[in-house]
Amino acid sequence: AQPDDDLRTGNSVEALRGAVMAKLAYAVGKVQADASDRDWFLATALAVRDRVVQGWQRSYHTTNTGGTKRVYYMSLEFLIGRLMFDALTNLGLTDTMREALSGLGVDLDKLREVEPDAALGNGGLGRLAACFMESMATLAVPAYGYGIRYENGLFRQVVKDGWQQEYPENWLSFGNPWEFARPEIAYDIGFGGHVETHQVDGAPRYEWFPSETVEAVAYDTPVVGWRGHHVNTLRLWSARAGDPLRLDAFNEGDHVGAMADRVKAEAISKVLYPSDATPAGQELRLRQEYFFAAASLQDLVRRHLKKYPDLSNLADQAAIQLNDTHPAIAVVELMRLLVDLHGMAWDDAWRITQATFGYTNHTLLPEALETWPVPLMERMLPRHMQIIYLVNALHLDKLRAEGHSDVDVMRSVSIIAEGWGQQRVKMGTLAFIGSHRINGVSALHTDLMRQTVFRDLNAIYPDRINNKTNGITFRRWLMEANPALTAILVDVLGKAVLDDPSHLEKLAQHAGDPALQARLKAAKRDNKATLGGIIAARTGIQVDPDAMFDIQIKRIHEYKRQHLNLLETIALYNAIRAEPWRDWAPRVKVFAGKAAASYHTAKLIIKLANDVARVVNDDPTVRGKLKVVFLPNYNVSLAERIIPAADLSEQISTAGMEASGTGNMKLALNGALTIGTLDGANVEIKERVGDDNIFIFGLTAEEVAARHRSGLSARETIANSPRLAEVMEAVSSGVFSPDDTDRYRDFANALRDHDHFLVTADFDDYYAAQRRVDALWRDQAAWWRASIMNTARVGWFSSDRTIGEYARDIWDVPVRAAE
Ligand SMILES: CCc1ccc([C@H](C)CC(=O)N[C@@H]2O[C@H](CO)[C@@H](O)[C@H](O)[C@H]2O)cc1
Repeated sequence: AQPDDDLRTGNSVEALRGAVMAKLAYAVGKVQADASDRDWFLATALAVRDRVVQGWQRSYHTTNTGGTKRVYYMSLEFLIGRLMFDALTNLGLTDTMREALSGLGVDLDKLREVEPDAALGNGGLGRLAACFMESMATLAVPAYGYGIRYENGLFRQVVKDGWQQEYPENWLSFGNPWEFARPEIAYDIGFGGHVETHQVDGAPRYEWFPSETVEAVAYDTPVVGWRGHHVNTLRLWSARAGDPLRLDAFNEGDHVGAMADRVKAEAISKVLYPSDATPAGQELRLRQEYFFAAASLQDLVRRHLKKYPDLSNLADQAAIQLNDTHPAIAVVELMRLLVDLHGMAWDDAWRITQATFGYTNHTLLPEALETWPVPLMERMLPRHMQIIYLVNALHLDKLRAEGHSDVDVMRSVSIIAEGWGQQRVKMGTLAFIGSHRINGVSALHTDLMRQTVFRDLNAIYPDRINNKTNGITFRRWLMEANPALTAILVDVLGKAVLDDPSHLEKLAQHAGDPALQARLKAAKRDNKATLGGIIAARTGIQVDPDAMFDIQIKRIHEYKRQHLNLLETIALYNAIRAEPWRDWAPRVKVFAGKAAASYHTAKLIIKLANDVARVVNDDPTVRGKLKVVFLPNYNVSLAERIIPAADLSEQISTAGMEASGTGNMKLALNGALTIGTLDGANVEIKERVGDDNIFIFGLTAEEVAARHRSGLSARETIANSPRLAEVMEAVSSGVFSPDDTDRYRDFANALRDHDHFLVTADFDDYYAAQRRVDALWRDQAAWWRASIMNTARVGWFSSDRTIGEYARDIWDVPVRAAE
């Protein structure tokens, strides 16, 4: 045991204070008098890191000594956010560090704001990967996360005159105290070139001669689990040119040429693609996908061969999870390594590959399913294209041999798609065929996967698709984001609730307790006042913390229907103006979210939100009754501020289009009531919180599918709804855009003529549901009973539960039981 006053590992106030001082002097190189908040942040982070490293090395030894199977989570996105409070909370050092620093005149909560967000993701998929990493560490699942160390994360959003503008997010500009560079862990990644075939004792052997090589260099970030039991590794790859400076070109004076390779190579890890539903389809994106897949596989094969003589038992020692299709080329790369480099027989290699991979699908949106042109794949990865052709041929042959002949079925289950004038590789089909388990991320989504995108494959392989409903880590999204609520829960339910969220259930019996309701209401009001301060600072808009905070925070996308929320807001605005004397439930509508840089309609929706906000917030007749706010630059840290302050959670996607949602879980856990459609995990949230504690409206997924089959003109719907008609007319005639009255004309007409996301179809039901919300809000005792029932009933949506299911059903690895 380490003495508690040890500078490196001691956890006493004195030890931590000494450690920070030592880091400030010797690691940051600053004297106290000159130290800036950034210096104190760095010193504090480095002191905390020492305590993390201790657990990391302990975990490394336990993992390495046992023959334990490892999980490899491959994701092109990890939306981590900040790590200081995550490390402090998981090590149980937050209060001690706060005291240690206050003794030095430093405010820990002020330092919190200095840390940049590691925004290495777009939205749900990336954040889920981060929650999963923390839960795998908490459950002591020996795991590596593999991804790309983008120099620029998701762009910084600036809203100028109501329009989104994108600015680079260079999160590394002041260094990153949480990562360890691993220059010794570097792999050559090939691109292009040609394949030569040799006959070796009668069997063809294939050798790939890439025309370009890029180096992948590792950077490791420790991932601490709850109570510091176990620490895993997130290994992110950075691209480096094999030869950074072509001296020959340089000496000939072609200075730019001399650096061309370097620029081309480093472009791979320069920036995250900012699209979260439409493939960029660009060559650089495929280079990113192959770069990290190949580096990760070389790394895990090297680790395996350090322990075992060959790769025949790889599937017993490694479970690789594909976070959507973005890493799916890894299936082909493993085949290449096993067959071409390690001389394994094809069938053995294929059996091991399937047994090793699992694939998670996160979207059914046709435009989001990745397909790559065969000519591009052939040029960039010639050997892989050969392997894909052979995998597909053997796959189809096997099916024909089993009696499958229907041409439509064979076409849908083929990895290669014809049409669009060129052949394309369907990455979803490749991932499905190359994996032993395929999962969706909510019960409804998984059912729809079986009925739509993977219908024919599911019919042929009925036991492969399984459901794993998403989850969230309660450390970040409750304990760190909402310490006030957490303290009340511990007080009412005991500390055990921190180790095992199923204890939350016991809260239900206190749902009607006025004293508890009052404590929770006061805590929520404080959180709302804090958010009010942030809103005022960033937008100049003053909001009333006693009003209902109605929150829609997520990426801007037509299927998430922020525009439906805005149309309802306008209808409410009209209604209040028509009858200002009625006792309207005061509301603050908060919107936040980024639009993909090239997604015009989504950017127009952001403008509409700001245009509506300007008109509503300047209108004295609705003052104190309705405010609209668009908060810029939504990210993980802002979410941690907004979610504890929410009363109403908007989950209003077109049914069948939101695979799961995870914001819905975070908001319900923090006591917000959900208004939503029967989509994604909303369905399971309803099942657990109970019909009285949630507001459901709208078409079901089946009804949406029926509407899509029967045509999408909305003119009749609008004609039958005077309220909607008035709103549509106001928007398209420029009531909210006097500076450009035509700004929304096309947008409104598109809704009238082709309402693909059924905004008009769900409008009246949504409006009615919002009035039901008003009615409950007026009865605060009933509101808070429902709020308490939400917190009480969503323990199941912990990502510890989700990871437990992956470990049991897909990865076949043990997990550490909750205390
Ligand atoms: C190739 C472009 C691209 C990039 C990202 C994606 C992601 C799959 C989009 C995404 O983030 N999906 C979200 O994943 C969450 C975690 O499972 C779900 O909760 C959300 O419902 C789903 O939209 C699709 C296409």
